[in-house]
Amino acid sequence: MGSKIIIQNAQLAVPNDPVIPVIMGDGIGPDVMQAMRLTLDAAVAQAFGGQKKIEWLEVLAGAAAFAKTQEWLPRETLDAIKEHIVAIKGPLTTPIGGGIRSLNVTIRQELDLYACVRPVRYFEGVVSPVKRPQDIDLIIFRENTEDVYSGIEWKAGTPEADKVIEFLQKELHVNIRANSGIGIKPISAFGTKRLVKKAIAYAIQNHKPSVTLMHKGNIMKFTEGSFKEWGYQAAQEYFPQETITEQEVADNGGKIPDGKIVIKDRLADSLFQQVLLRPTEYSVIATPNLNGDYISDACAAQVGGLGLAPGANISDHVAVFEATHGTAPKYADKNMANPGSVILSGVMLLDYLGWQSAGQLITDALAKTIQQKIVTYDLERQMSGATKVGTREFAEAIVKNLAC
Ligand SMILES: NC(=O)C1=CN([C@@H]2O[C@H](COP(=O)(O)OP(=O)(O)OC[C@H]3O[C@@H](n4cnc5c(N)ncnc54)[C@H](OP(=O)(O)O)[C@@H]3O)[C@@H](O)[C@H]2O)C=CC1
Ligand SMILES: O=C(O)CCC(=O)C(=O)O
Ligand SMILES: [Mg+2]
Repeated sequence: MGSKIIIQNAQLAVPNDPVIPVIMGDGIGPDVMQAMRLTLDAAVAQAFGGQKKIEWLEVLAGAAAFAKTQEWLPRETLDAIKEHIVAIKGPLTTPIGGGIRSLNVTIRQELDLYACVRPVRYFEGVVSPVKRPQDIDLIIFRENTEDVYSGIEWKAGTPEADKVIEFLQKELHVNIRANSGIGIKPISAFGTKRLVKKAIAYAIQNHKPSVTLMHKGNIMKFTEGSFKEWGYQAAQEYFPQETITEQEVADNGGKIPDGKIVIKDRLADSLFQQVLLRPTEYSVIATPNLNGDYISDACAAQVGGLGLAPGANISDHVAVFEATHGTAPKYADKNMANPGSVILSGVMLLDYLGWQSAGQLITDALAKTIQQKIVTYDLERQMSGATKVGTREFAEAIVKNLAC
């Protein structure tokens, strides 16, 4: 049963019993998604005294879909997500070097989920490879539909690759070695500006001090370099009153006018070391697709690993929540993986519905469970004196702590 979320006056109108499509996923997906559902159901029931309830609608993708329908990503799954507006998914396997294209990327592209939003925060008690993990409070806005990630590529030696090489040689006098694989890196003004607009809007709404444009524009001048230019233009066009550039701050004797958000940019390689050495200088990061993929796993490591790394893929309304990590195949069906990432993705989903009180209950209970040193294998192996529990038992411990 359940009722549909609808859009009214450009806002989500959320019933008390929204239907939320859920893809259980491959590998560790089913284990962590069951744990997520258990936790969200308990928190929603507690926060709203039984007045609200999520009605989960299982939809198929990946191996489960193929086994049943001979399709990896059935059209009905995409239609169900579009129709119900908010969904959550487990990770899906992508073969390397051939085979099907990434289903995860296909979902983002098909639904135009243009912003991949990945917050990185520290939970006290988690052992981290850095000295002051508590200084890290970042949120990555990764462009989610373009870049080399868009999957426009041809294998070396195919007629298509040879044709592109020949075209480039003949028409543009560019030499590429024979027998090269070819990939295309499209980055547009449209894609960049809507992403940066969302990142700055988030910074304004959440009182964040800065938005950093992360790019490799010294080398890839007309893709990542243009990302930087268009990013600054987006700030100027959409938020001229609310933002100031780092250069303007310098010209202003280093003073930041009250409430203004500083827009700055950093080369991608440099930013990887800056977030390690001076994390307090960074807050919201906006970046093209591939940089965003890399920096989100690297930042997750700084706060203890991929077990506590949530995320969301968001368009103007439709949103699909998912963890940053993948299917971790060696832990599939072992009740071992940390469900923390997808549970925190569920917290993002609850916030998106406007059910923040339920989300806050979960965040507090998760923090408490870690402080009690009840953790899954990934955190336990780094902590001393911790109790190692399975995926399901970790979720049960969180649920127990909801009540306290
Ligand atoms: N959005 C998606 O659906 C994504 C899908 N993928 C896909 O997933 C598959 C596997 O990719 P892979 O490179 O192994 O990356 P994964 O993120 O799946 O796993 C890499 C390692 O990270 C650690 N890890 C990941 N998730 C958890 C968790 N929940 N709890 C504890 N530790 C965790 C494990 O480390 P350790 O071994 O040290 O314990 C694991 O071996 C590939 O097919 C890839 O394409 C990848 C990323 C995103
Ligand atoms: O689609 C995949 O298999 C990998 C995607 C990924 O690593 C990511 O989106 O972070
Ligand atoms: Mg990734």
